[in-house]
Amino acid sequence: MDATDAIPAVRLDGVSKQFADSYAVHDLDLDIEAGHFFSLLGPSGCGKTTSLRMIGGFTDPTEGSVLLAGEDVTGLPPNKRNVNTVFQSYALFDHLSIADNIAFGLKRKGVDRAETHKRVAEMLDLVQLGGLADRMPRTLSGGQRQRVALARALVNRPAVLLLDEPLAALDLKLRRQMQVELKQIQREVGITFVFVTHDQDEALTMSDRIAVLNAGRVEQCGTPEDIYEHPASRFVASFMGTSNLMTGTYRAGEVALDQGPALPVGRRSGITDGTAVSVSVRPEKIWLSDFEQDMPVLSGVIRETVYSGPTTTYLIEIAPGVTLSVLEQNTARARMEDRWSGGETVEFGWRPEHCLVLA
Ligand SMILES: Nc1ncnc2c1ncn2[C@@H]1O[C@H](COP(=O)(O)OP(=O)(O)OP(=O)(O)O)[C@@H](O)[C@H]1O
Repeated sequence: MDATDAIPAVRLDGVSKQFADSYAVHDLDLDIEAGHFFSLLGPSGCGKTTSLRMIGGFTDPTEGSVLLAGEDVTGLPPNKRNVNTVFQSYALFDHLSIADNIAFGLKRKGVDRAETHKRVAEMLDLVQLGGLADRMPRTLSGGQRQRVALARALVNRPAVLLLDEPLAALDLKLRRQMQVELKQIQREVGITFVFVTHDQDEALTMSDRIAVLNAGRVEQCGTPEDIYEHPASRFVASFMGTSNLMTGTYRAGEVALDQGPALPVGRRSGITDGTAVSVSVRPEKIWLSDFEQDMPVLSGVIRETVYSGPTTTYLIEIAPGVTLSVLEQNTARARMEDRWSGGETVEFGWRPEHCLVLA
């Protein structure tokens, strides 16, 4: 069997969930490959949690089927599915030690003492809590509690682990650290992770594939690079970070903005002259100096300079009321006095192929 006809770990086949008169999830088709770190990404209310709950069996779909490893599990309760869930709230047992929290599921299944002991020790190692087996949950930090919750979910060796915004309660620094660790753990155990988040950076950093949801539907499904570099819709382009999204008319390798100059975008096959388009160029793809030969160069006026440590963001007005956000690494103008300030006229350019043009 080649990869294209391997049985997906999770398949949602025409799945919908209707609450009263509205759909939380609408006609969702999704295949999640075994062993992948897969993220469901989208703004609040787009249906991420509902989708996850339908995979876990906590919510039944109103239409469609849920398949795990090719088997239709629609209607089966959570404990009859080879799936485990980690919630944001950790939900540890406060009266049990860390080791007993992790062992809980194994004991219920009747796994013998020696095997339980061995598997709990393995899990403690995996999540780097080896020395804390006998501690009580209330004595742990947020990050450590989250690791216990993860160990407790993984010790049963589920085929699929569902994670609902598990890092949301952590502060930014710990969150970044846990993102890297969680991805390492996923690789090590090789279990399929389905991860819910509204944080674009988090999804880009951790995932093998991402499904971007909007109002209960999949807008785009692909690798982080696909989603960021080649967004399939205005929604995805603007949801995935700052995108300088503008509208205009395409003609012969340029987009004449509705309000503003003509922007060089390169020849586009498949878009005919006179088509109304959305055009976007990411802030980090815009150059402010060292232009390449033949790079078309425009000019504008700096309206704002925002310093944020490693980078500086400039807001450049290119026509009355039309501004572009431009991101520069602070290697380019290392000294503060070399940076542009408000009111200065600057030149900028980009490689036309870095422009996204959506008909
Ligand atoms: N039990 C319910 N009864 C009625 N409506 C619900 C119920 N659960 C979810 N919804 C609605 O379904 C939609 C999708 O909710 P869901 O929780 O799946 O979104 P989400 O993307 O996970 O959002 P968030 O990031 O805010 O958790 C929302 O409009 C929500 O109000």
